[in-house]
Amino acid sequence: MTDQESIDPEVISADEQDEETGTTLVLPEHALPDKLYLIPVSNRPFFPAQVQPLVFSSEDWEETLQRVSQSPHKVVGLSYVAGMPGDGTKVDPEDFPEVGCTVKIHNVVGEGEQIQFIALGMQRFRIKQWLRKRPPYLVQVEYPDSVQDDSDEIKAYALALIQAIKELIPLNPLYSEELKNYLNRFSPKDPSPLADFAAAITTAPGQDLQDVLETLKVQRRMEKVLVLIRKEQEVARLQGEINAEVNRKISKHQREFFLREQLKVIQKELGISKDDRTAEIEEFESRLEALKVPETARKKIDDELKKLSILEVGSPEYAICRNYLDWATSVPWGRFSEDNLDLDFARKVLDEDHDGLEDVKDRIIEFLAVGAFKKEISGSIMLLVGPPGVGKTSIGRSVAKSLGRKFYRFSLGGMQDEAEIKGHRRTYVGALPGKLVQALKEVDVANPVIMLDEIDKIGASYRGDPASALLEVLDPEQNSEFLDHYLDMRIDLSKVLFVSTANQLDTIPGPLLDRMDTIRLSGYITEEKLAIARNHLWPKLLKNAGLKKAQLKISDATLKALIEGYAREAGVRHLEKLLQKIIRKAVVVLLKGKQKSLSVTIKSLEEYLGAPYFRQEKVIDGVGVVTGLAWTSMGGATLPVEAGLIHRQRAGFKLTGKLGDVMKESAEIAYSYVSSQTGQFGADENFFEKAFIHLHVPEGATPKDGPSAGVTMATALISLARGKKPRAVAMTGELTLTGRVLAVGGIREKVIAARRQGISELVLPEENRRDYDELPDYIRSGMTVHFASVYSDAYQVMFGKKTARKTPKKKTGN
Ligand SMILES: Nc1ncnc2c1ncn2[C@@H]1O[C@H](COP(=O)(O)OP(=O)(O)OP(=O)(O)O)[C@@H](O)[C@H]1O
Repeated sequence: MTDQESIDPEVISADEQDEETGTTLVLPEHALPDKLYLIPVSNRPFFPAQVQPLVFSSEDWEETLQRVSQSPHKVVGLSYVAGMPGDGTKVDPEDFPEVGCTVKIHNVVGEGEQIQFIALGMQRFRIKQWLRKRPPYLVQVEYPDSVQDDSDEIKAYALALIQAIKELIPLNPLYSEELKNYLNRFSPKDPSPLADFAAAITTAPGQDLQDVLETLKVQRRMEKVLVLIRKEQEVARLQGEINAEVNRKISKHQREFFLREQLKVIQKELGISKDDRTAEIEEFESRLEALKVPETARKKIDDELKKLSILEVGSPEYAICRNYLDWATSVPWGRFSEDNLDLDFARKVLDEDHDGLEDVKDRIIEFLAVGAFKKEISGSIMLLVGPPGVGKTSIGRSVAKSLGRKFYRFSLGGMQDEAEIKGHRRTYVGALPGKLVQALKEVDVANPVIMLDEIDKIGASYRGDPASALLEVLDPEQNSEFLDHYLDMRIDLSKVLFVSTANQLDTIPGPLLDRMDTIRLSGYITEEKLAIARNHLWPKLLKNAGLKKAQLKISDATLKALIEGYAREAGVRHLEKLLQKIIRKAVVVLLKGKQKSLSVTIKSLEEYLGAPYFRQEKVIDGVGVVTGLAWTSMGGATLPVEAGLIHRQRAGFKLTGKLGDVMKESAEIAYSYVSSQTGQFGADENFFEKAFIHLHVPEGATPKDGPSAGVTMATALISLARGKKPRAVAMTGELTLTGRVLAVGGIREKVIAARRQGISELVLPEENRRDYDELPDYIRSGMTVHFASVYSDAYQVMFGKKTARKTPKKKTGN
């Protein structure tokens, strides 16, 4: 049977005609049509007594709705098709339920791809026959009546339903007050629309609702709806409980929030101090106003400020966030002190603060001159190397003073953790930024002088290698982007002037050493120490003790005796301590009040300091004893070497004195060389064939390694073989097996050490002649120096009559 065949020609009129099927829909006024256009809906069925706006796709349903809205009755059938595929245009008629709901459509509005209207539920229909099985779907329908007894039972059901709906209203705002009024439309006497309305307001599943729609017996329908309403009440109750719980939690926070806000307002009104958080945020913001923070860092700070404003004040996160902000806003972003690049002033400062050290001062002035020329001190890094107490730190301070820069010093000695330089990541408990950020915070300018002390004692461990972190700090290419792990920000260190100090160069990692300009401070001779003590240490210490110059006097001769007897080390720190000790003891005497002033004399030195550590002695002499010269991180030192004959039964050689490997080797070389050449040096040719020799290097305090004692040891052995005392000359030089004398390091320190010991004649390698010639006059003056290129040159000096080259004695000014 085709659609065409199914049409009843009786009901067709000319003005209401379905174009395709030719069916005309004629209706008496207010009556429902017996032929209906159908639209399938997928969410839930529509009920009579329901009023609701509906939206459909224009493309699919515009034609159907147009036809309906042009008809006089404006009625369309809505059928609930569960699990409808797509937009409903391809639903199989078999899938349409028998029963649906007619709705009258009002206010049809087409907007873009959608068409909407208000649907007013009218009555159930039942499909009798399909007239067209594709959109616009057309069916012939009938309108089944609800079956209803006029019993009290039905009334009771109706009242129960009204009651249930009323109970639902306060449980869920969805069922608003309006519904209550709406309920008044229904009377218990006409319970069918009431049951439909009740079903329509539930959120029951579509199938359950369709079941209600299809139930024509009103009492049965009401039973089913009551069950649905009860379920709805249960859901609403549960929902209410959840809401209450959520509200309880929120309101606690809100309560605190409001109270805090109120407190703020009250405090502001009364001019009382602000709460911590506000005060802190304001403090950070005011710091930021005075800084030029780079954009990326600023963004990070702003994010943290936002976080701080919402975190709970007592929480650990708050403390972490506040600490972070404290550090981040304490970095002196873009704040610089102005450099004073006046070289005359710099020289004046250096001269005022330090005696001697002329070459060091010259180097520093050269360094500053480059900066003055460029109008910017940056790029190179100074490394001051020298024994303890020679004034490395105080030179660094003077550089800062002369430039008008802030000074910060920290020691790298023993540092093993990279985090000390670069900071700990913020995830660590108690994390802190690295030393460099700490330094910048302390000095509050981005261009201080930072002194990296004891760079030669930097360590390494499983916690990372601080030396490699330092490389990043000291590399001018990288240090404008230095990354501190704690702040997680890039910081510009390129304007910082780094000055490092070390006692020795050997232990400084090569790449680090490469980046620095080395300036040597080699230790002081007695005259220099005397000047330093007289002009700097003594006045400073007197002042610290609150004494006047006239109250405690010390003569130059006493100072000299003090230096020679008690303070022979390269630097002046020990000397300073001794002077301090003298002043302390003198203060006790002065306080007793018997004397108004005191003079420290050579004689009273022992009272103040005990017996001298050193007696004035020349070179230790004797057969087989020779004075060598050593150079260590503590400065230069004299190093006696002794050779002794144990017995003459067989040849043998024994070494003692805690010697390093290199020194042991040079002893062996000296032994081999001398024993093979004995005849040449005026000794019995066969002396070493039956001689058990013991070579010893005393002076336990001096670390002994390096090749420079070769010539000294050879001389000791020859002296022993010849049974002749060598001359009182100190010597240094590496010896080869063939008797060549090679250059050694630390000439300056060694010469100074010899002078301190009162030795004025030396043998040095010819290859070191230039080093000696470059020494300042005051170190060379009065010294007699012989240069040896082969051992026999040295031999001539020690045992023969070699003519000496004597540096004319000059007045040193001290
Ligand atoms: N040439 C000098 N003129 C004046 N005072 C000096 C001179 N050299 C050192 N001093 C004084 O000696 C003391 C020790 O010096 P400083 O601390 O600078 O030594 P240092 O070389 O840094 O030692 P360390 O390697 O142990 O750190 C300071 O009081 C310093 O002022």
